[in-house]
Amino acid sequence: MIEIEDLRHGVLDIPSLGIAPGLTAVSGRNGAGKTTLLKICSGLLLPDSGSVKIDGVEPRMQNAGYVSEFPDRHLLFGIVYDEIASTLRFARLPADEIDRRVRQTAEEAGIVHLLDRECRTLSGGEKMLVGITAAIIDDPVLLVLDEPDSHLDPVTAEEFLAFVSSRKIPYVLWSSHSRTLLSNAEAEVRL
Ligand SMILES: Nc1ncnc2c1ncn2[C@@H]1O[C@H](COP(=O)(O)OP(=O)(O)OP(=O)(O)O)[C@@H](O)[C@H]1O
Repeated sequence: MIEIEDLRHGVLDIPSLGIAPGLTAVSGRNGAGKTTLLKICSGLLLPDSGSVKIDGVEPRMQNAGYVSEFPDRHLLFGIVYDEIASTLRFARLPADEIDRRVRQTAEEAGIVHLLDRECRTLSGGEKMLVGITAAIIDDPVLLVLDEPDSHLDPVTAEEFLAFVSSRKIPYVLWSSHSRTLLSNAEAEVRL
Protein backbone atom coordinates (compact mmCIF):
# COMPACT_ATOMS: atom_id res chain seq x y z
CA MET A 1 0.00 0.00 0.00
CA ILE A 2 0.90 3.64 -0.42
CA GLU A 3 -0.02 5.12 2.95
CA ILE A 4 -0.49 8.85 3.37
CA GLU A 5 -0.95 10.23 6.89
CA ASP A 6 -1.61 13.81 8.05
CA LEU A 7 -0.17 15.21 4.82
CA ARG A 8 -0.06 19.00 4.65
CA HIS A 9 1.72 20.89 1.90
CA GLY A 10 0.44 24.04 0.21
CA VAL A 11 -3.13 23.38 -0.88
CA LEU A 12 -2.94 19.73 0.20
CA ASP A 13 -4.49 18.61 3.46
CA ILE A 14 -4.97 14.83 3.49
CA PRO A 15 -5.62 13.33 6.95
CA SER A 16 -5.37 9.69 5.83
CA LEU A 17 -5.33 7.96 2.45
CA GLY A 18 -4.38 4.47 1.33
CA ILE A 19 -3.64 3.69 -2.31
CA ALA A 20 -3.76 0.02 -3.24
CA PRO A 21 -1.47 -1.53 -5.87
CA GLY A 22 -2.66 -1.04 -9.45
CA LEU A 23 -3.54 1.88 -11.70
CA THR A 24 -4.78 4.90 -9.76
CA ALA A 25 -5.86 8.14 -11.33
CA VAL A 26 -5.57 11.50 -9.58
CA SER A 27 -8.17 14.04 -10.63
CA GLY A 28 -9.22 17.53 -9.58
CA ARG A 29 -9.61 21.06 -10.84
CA ASN A 30 -6.72 23.26 -11.93
CA GLY A 31 -4.64 24.12 -8.86
CA ALA A 32 -6.20 21.36 -6.71
CA GLY A 33 -2.74 19.96 -5.95
CA LYS A 34 -2.42 16.98 -8.31
CA THR A 35 1.17 17.73 -9.36
CA THR A 36 2.10 18.51 -5.76
CA LEU A 37 0.73 15.16 -4.54
CA LEU A 38 2.41 13.25 -7.37
CA LYS A 39 5.78 14.89 -6.67
CA ILE A 40 5.50 14.06 -2.97
CA CYS A 41 4.55 10.43 -3.73
CA SER A 42 7.54 10.04 -6.04
CA GLY A 43 9.98 11.58 -3.55
CA LEU A 44 10.76 14.71 -5.60
CA LEU A 45 9.19 16.94 -2.97
CA LEU A 46 9.29 16.57 0.81
CA PRO A 47 5.99 17.49 2.48
CA ASP A 48 5.83 20.33 5.02
CA SER A 49 4.32 17.81 7.44
CA GLY A 50 2.94 14.29 7.50
CA SER A 51 4.23 11.17 5.84
CA VAL A 52 4.00 9.05 2.72
CA LYS A 53 5.19 5.45 2.70
CA ILE A 54 5.31 3.05 -0.23
CA ASP A 55 5.18 -0.48 1.16
CA GLY A 56 6.48 0.96 4.43
CA VAL A 57 9.39 2.84 2.84
CA GLU A 58 9.83 6.59 2.16
CA PRO A 59 9.38 7.47 -1.54
CA ARG A 60 12.92 8.80 -1.98
CA MET A 61 14.30 5.46 -0.77
CA GLN A 62 12.20 3.57 -3.34
CA ASN A 63 12.68 3.12 -7.08
CA ALA A 64 10.06 5.62 -8.23
CA GLY A 65 9.82 7.04 -11.76
CA TYR A 66 8.27 10.47 -12.36
CA VAL A 67 7.37 11.87 -15.76
CA SER A 68 6.44 15.54 -15.80
CA GLU A 69 3.65 17.01 -17.90
CA PHE A 70 6.37 19.10 -19.56
CA PRO A 71 8.44 16.51 -21.45
CA ASP A 72 11.20 18.99 -22.35
CA ARG A 73 12.14 19.17 -18.68
CA HIS A 74 12.99 15.51 -18.22
CA LEU A 75 15.01 14.64 -21.32
CA LEU A 76 18.68 15.00 -20.40
CA PHE A 77 20.49 13.34 -23.30
CA GLY A 78 20.89 14.29 -26.96
CA ILE A 79 19.81 11.01 -28.56
CA VAL A 80 16.66 9.02 -27.67
CA TYR A 81 18.60 5.73 -27.28
CA ASP A 82 20.91 7.34 -24.68
CA GLU A 83 17.96 8.84 -22.80
CA ILE A 84 16.26 5.44 -22.46
CA ALA A 85 19.54 3.64 -21.66
CA SER A 86 20.64 6.17 -19.04
CA THR A 87 18.99 4.59 -15.97
CA LEU A 88 20.48 1.19 -16.80
CA ARG A 89 23.89 2.77 -17.45
CA PHE A 90 23.75 4.51 -14.06
CA ALA A 91 22.99 1.06 -12.58
CA ARG A 92 26.16 -0.20 -14.33
CA LEU A 93 24.48 -3.05 -16.21
CA PRO A 94 26.57 -4.75 -18.95
CA ALA A 95 26.37 -2.98 -22.33
CA ASP A 96 24.82 -5.94 -24.18
CA GLU A 97 22.13 -6.33 -21.49
CA ILE A 98 21.39 -2.59 -21.73
CA ASP A 99 21.12 -2.79 -25.53
CA ARG A 100 18.76 -5.78 -25.34
CA ARG A 101 16.48 -4.09 -22.80
CA VAL A 102 16.43 -0.72 -24.59
CA ARG A 103 15.43 -2.32 -27.90
CA GLN A 104 12.88 -4.68 -26.32
CA THR A 105 11.23 -1.93 -24.24
CA ALA A 106 11.19 0.50 -27.18
CA GLU A 107 9.58 -2.25 -29.30
CA GLU A 108 6.86 -2.81 -26.68
CA ALA A 109 6.33 0.96 -26.40
CA GLY A 110 6.08 1.33 -30.18
CA ILE A 111 8.93 3.83 -30.41
CA VAL A 112 11.73 1.79 -32.04
CA HIS A 113 11.66 4.20 -34.98
CA LEU A 114 12.65 7.04 -32.63
CA LEU A 115 15.75 5.42 -31.06
CA ASP A 116 18.30 7.22 -33.26
CA ARG A 117 16.51 10.57 -33.28
CA GLU A 118 17.76 13.72 -31.55
CA CYS A 119 15.49 14.42 -28.56
CA ARG A 120 15.25 18.12 -29.41
CA THR A 121 13.65 17.33 -32.77
CA LEU A 122 10.81 15.20 -31.32
CA SER A 123 7.22 16.35 -31.11
CA GLY A 124 5.69 16.98 -27.68
CA GLY A 125 3.90 13.62 -27.74
CA GLU A 126 7.04 11.78 -28.88
CA LYS A 127 9.01 13.38 -26.04
CA MET A 128 6.37 12.20 -23.59
CA LEU A 129 6.55 8.62 -24.93
CA VAL A 130 10.35 8.62 -24.69
CA GLY A 131 10.21 10.01 -21.13
CA ILE A 132 7.72 7.36 -20.03
CA THR A 133 9.78 4.58 -21.66
CA ALA A 134 12.93 5.84 -19.90
CA ALA A 135 11.08 5.88 -16.57
CA ILE A 136 9.71 2.37 -17.08
CA ILE A 137 12.80 0.51 -18.28
CA ASP A 138 14.24 0.03 -14.79
CA ASP A 139 11.00 -1.58 -13.48
CA PRO A 140 10.13 1.02 -10.83
CA VAL A 141 7.97 0.17 -7.81
CA LEU A 142 5.98 3.33 -8.52
CA LEU A 143 5.49 5.07 -11.85
CA VAL A 144 4.03 8.57 -11.73
CA LEU A 145 2.70 10.20 -14.88
CA ASP A 146 1.62 13.83 -14.60
CA GLU A 147 -1.02 14.51 -17.27
CA PRO A 148 0.51 12.08 -19.81
CA ASP A 149 -2.38 12.79 -22.19
CA SER A 150 -1.61 16.51 -22.34
CA HIS A 151 0.62 15.83 -25.37
CA LEU A 152 -0.83 12.53 -26.62
CA ASP A 153 -3.69 11.98 -29.03
CA PRO A 154 -6.51 9.90 -27.47
CA VAL A 155 -5.63 6.69 -29.36
CA THR A 156 -1.91 6.87 -28.49
CA ALA A 157 -2.76 7.71 -24.85
CA GLU A 158 -4.92 4.58 -24.52
CA GLU A 159 -2.36 2.38 -26.33
CA PHE A 160 0.37 3.67 -24.06
CA LEU A 161 -1.62 3.05 -20.91
CA ALA A 162 -2.12 -0.54 -22.11
CA PHE A 163 1.67 -0.80 -22.49
CA VAL A 164 2.18 0.65 -19.00
CA SER A 165 -0.33 -1.88 -17.59
CA SER A 166 1.47 -4.76 -19.33
CA ARG A 167 4.70 -3.94 -17.45
CA LYS A 168 3.20 -5.07 -14.13
CA ILE A 169 4.53 -2.08 -12.21
CA PRO A 170 3.20 -2.43 -8.63
CA TYR A 171 1.88 1.16 -8.40
CA VAL A 172 1.00 3.51 -11.26
CA LEU A 173 -0.36 6.96 -10.41
CA TRP A 174 -1.37 9.38 -13.11
CA SER A 175 -3.22 12.66 -13.22
CA SER A 176 -5.52 13.66 -16.01
CA HIS A 177 -8.43 15.90 -16.91
CA SER A 178 -9.68 13.36 -19.47
CA ARG A 179 -12.73 11.38 -18.32
CA THR A 180 -11.89 8.69 -20.91
CA LEU A 181 -8.41 8.22 -19.51
CA LEU A 182 -9.64 8.38 -15.91
CA SER A 183 -12.11 5.59 -16.70
CA ASN A 184 -9.14 3.27 -17.40
CA ALA A 185 -8.05 3.50 -13.77
CA GLU A 186 -8.79 0.86 -11.14
CA ALA A 187 -9.14 3.58 -8.49
CA GLU A 188 -9.39 7.35 -8.43
CA VAL A 189 -8.18 9.93 -5.92
CA ARG A 190 -10.22 13.12 -6.29
CA LEU A 191 -8.65 16.29 -4.89
N1 LIG B 1 6.60 25.93 -5.82
C1 LIG B 1 5.43 26.50 -5.54
N2 LIG B 1 5.37 27.60 -4.78
C2 LIG B 1 4.17 28.18 -4.48
N3 LIG B 1 2.99 27.69 -4.88
C3 LIG B 1 3.01 26.57 -5.63
C4 LIG B 1 4.22 25.92 -6.01
N4 LIG B 1 3.89 24.84 -6.77
C5 LIG B 1 2.57 24.85 -6.86
N5 LIG B 1 2.03 25.88 -6.18
C6 LIG B 1 0.60 26.18 -6.05
O1 LIG B 1 -0.04 25.06 -5.46
C7 LIG B 1 -1.33 24.88 -6.04
C8 LIG B 1 -1.44 23.44 -6.59
O2 LIG B 1 -0.56 23.32 -7.72
P1 LIG B 1 -0.47 21.97 -8.54
O3 LIG B 1 0.48 22.21 -9.67
O4 LIG B 1 -0.17 20.86 -7.61
O5 LIG B 1 -1.98 21.84 -9.07
P2 LIG B 1 -2.61 20.87 -10.17
O6 LIG B 1 -3.82 20.25 -9.57
O7 LIG B 1 -1.57 19.93 -10.70
O8 LIG B 1 -3.03 21.92 -11.29
P3 LIG B 1 -3.23 21.81 -12.90
O9 LIG B 1 -4.41 20.91 -13.16
O10 LIG B 1 -3.51 23.24 -13.27
O11 LIG B 1 -1.94 21.30 -13.49
C9 LIG B 1 -1.48 25.94 -7.11
O12 LIG B 1 -2.26 26.99 -6.59
C10 LIG B 1 -0.06 26.40 -7.39
O13 LIG B 1 -0.05 27.74 -7.79
